[in-house]
Amino acid sequence: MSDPQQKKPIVIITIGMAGAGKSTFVQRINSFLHAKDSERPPYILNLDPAVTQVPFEANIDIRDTVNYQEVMKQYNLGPNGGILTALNLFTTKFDQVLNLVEKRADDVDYVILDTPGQIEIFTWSASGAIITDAVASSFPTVVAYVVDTPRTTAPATFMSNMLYACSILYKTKLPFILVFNKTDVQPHEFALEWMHDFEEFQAALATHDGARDSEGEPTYMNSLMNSMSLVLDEFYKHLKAVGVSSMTGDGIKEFFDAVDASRDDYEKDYLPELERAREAREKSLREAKEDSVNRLMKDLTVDRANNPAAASNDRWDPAEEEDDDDDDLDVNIIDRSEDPWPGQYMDMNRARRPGGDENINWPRPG
Ligand SMILES: Nc1nc2c(ncn2[C@@H]2O[C@H](COP(=O)(O)OP(=O)(O)OP(=O)(O)O)[C@@H](O)[C@H]2O)c(=O)[nH]1
Repeated sequence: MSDPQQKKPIVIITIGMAGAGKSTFVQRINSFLHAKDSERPPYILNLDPAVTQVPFEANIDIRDTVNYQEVMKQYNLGPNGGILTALNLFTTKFDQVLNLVEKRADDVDYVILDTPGQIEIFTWSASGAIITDAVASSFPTVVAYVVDTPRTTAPATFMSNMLYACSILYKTKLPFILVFNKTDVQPHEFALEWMHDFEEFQAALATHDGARDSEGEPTYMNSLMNSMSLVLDEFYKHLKAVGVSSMTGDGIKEFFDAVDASRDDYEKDYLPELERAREAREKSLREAKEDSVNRLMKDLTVDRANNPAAASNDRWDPAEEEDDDDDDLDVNIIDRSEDPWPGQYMDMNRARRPGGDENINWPRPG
């Protein structure tokens, strides 16, 4: 095991369907870690711009940087578009977030990310992928997929939820922990049985409503789910599953055992893969850049040959550069753990486009 990596905190990205209990879970693991070692509390990032109340004190809160309601108003967006755009804006500053986390790396063992309630906004957006990649290439990272156990007892719902989890696993390619939450209401043993023995799942499926049509034949859906259960059997081998109650704290220790075991998985399986992917990405970016520079130079040569007079106006003027307003948003991410102050929002006026609509000052696509 490599020592420098071992010392790094492990990042837990909490993902789950709306209402699965992500925020309650984050609060529970937060209080567990505080109780375990009050000298080394976790470092918490809230990435949900629309949440009105969080039951924990986040060290970095997206709401301090981006006012989601203003984003909706200024861009004329609905709630989901607003959350997505707010996350996009925040992602442009994610290097600052990483710097802050790096600075605290010696003092914390766990970094926890709470993600937006609308799961797809994080799992299927470019910003979600950028944040996940950025975090995972800097720190050992694990995905905690929170499942609402009482709402997953029907075989069809269970399968849908597992397929979703599967898609996230294959998208992030990170160590993955299925967290069956709310075990105080519904124990999760049925889920473990279905995962370990697909015949058990198929038996449950066969006795479920709608398993057979009016002629007593298995329905199309039933046959499909039967086949899918075989596919998922392979997927289950790649993940850990724990049952927890974020209400009572049951199972939280087992969750951390799974997190600690995931550190080894990350180093053995995921880190080399991530590095390979990063190298490939950098190579293709380099090639694309070289290609566009070459094409630009070719265009310029043709342009100047056609219009030599215009070329003399096309010179860099350092004076102009000084007068130019900096387009870059000068926004600082706030680390509340160091110096709490009352929130700061992105000053979008700095990004006003020349000649743009005076009432709409924010950067817009195109
Ligand atoms: N009984 C029980 N209820 C829970 C548990 N965890 C969460 N809840 C409840 O489930 C509901 C949703 O919890 P949240 O933590 O807000 O869920 P969330 O996934 O963050 O929801 P979004 O904000 O929509 O993302 C709340 O009413 C919680 O009190 C649990 O372990 N047991």
